[in-house]
Amino acid sequence: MKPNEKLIDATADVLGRLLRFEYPADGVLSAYFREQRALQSRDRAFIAEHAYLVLRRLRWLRAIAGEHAGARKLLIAALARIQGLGVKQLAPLVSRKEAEWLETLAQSKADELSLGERTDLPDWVIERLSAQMDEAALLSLARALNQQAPLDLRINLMKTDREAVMATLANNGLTAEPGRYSPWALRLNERPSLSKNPLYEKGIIEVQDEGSQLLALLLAPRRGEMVVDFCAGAGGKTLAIGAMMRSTGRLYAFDVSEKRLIKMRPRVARSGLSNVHPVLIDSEADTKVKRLAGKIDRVLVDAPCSGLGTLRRNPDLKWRQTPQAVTELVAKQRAILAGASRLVKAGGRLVYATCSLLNEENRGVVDDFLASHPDFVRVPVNELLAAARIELDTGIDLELRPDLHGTDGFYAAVLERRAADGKQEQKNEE
Ligand SMILES: C[S@@+](CC[C@H](N)C(=O)[O-])C[C@H]1O[C@@H](n2cnc3c(N)ncnc32)[C@H](O)[C@@H]1O
Repeated sequence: MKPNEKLIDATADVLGRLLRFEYPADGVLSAYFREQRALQSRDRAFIAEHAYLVLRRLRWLRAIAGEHAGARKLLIAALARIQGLGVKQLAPLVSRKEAEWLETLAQSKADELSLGERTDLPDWVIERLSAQMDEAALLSLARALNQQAPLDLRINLMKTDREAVMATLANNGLTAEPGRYSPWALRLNERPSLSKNPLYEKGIIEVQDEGSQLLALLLAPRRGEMVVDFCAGAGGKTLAIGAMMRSTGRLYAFDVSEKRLIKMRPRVARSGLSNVHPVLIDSEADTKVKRLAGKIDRVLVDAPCSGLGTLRRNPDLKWRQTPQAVTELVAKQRAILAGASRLVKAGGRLVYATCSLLNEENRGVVDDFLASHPDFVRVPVNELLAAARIELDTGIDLELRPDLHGTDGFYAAVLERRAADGKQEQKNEE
């Protein structure tokens, strides 16, 4: 879609609000669109796409446009230098002064830019990622994090199968490919709004990144079991777990946020699941948690985290997160994992997961937990995936990256509580 003056003004306006970084970008955009009801859906798509483009490439844009360039200048620079709009195309949309300024934009050369400017990441993130990977891997990861995420669906196998959904989508003019790893995943080749689509309204499809689906697969819940989704939020993973249990057994969905648990309700209703029991807890030490100690077959801890693996969807996070916040998150993650582990019965499974890329939130938390909980052992994720015939090997833990796997960045470790006789449970995956 070609920009016009009105769209540039509107995008610059909302970008000005986003660049204050006071609230999450998706909330700011939704509030803006609620205010501006006259905007057509194509206009909204343009505004969202271009505001996010500037958020993704902010550090590089500031390097070429000047540290103090405001929202409008950053947007015009993005249109010219990232989208490749020529001076002729932009001239009717910008003032003469702005057109002259565009001509003077620094012709930056890659080797003159810092790693932070090339990757569009803050220094503190680069410092941490550089300790985990070489520069080529970091550049490849950063490039992928700066792309728009694809639209992945999870098919509710309680209601239908993947081929039937592909056929229905095709009848609606939408093409999709089966996911690379998850047996329930479809990746759409377009990004339509699905909220009014009958497949969505009937709970046949849910929007869920393929990486997120794999976390439910690693938990591998079975029919009739007692399962806890400890940080269930609005139920993204709960729904996948409940379907794997074929709506049998008991699936407790714990969270400290009532707002998120309330959002889960219509999703559960659409899905047709009758085994989900949302439970509001005040913390991981809540008495409702204590009452279930040692009784649960499988526990998923999808811990609150920095979210740096989801920068494709939430590019503002990289500018809003801080090293101090990560330190606080790590303390919380440790406490939640230790609290949740008490639920697991002998021989039961505990999966710790995040959508962070930082070792300190991932294997750091798990290694510390194992060091102080000798009754738990790590189960190699690559062996579990091979047994489930999923062609994916990231080693002993799951470590997904957008550049390598096409998913958001996810981490998961699978732990098992030693059986009462001290042996590890016989692995008998479905
Ligand atoms: C990564 S999100 C979960 C996303 C969710 N599992 C999904 O798939 O949509 C982390 C969740 O942990 C919750 N949380 C934070 N502290 C918690 C605690 N102490 N006990 C349980 N949940 C907690 C947050 O409210 C948030 O919903």
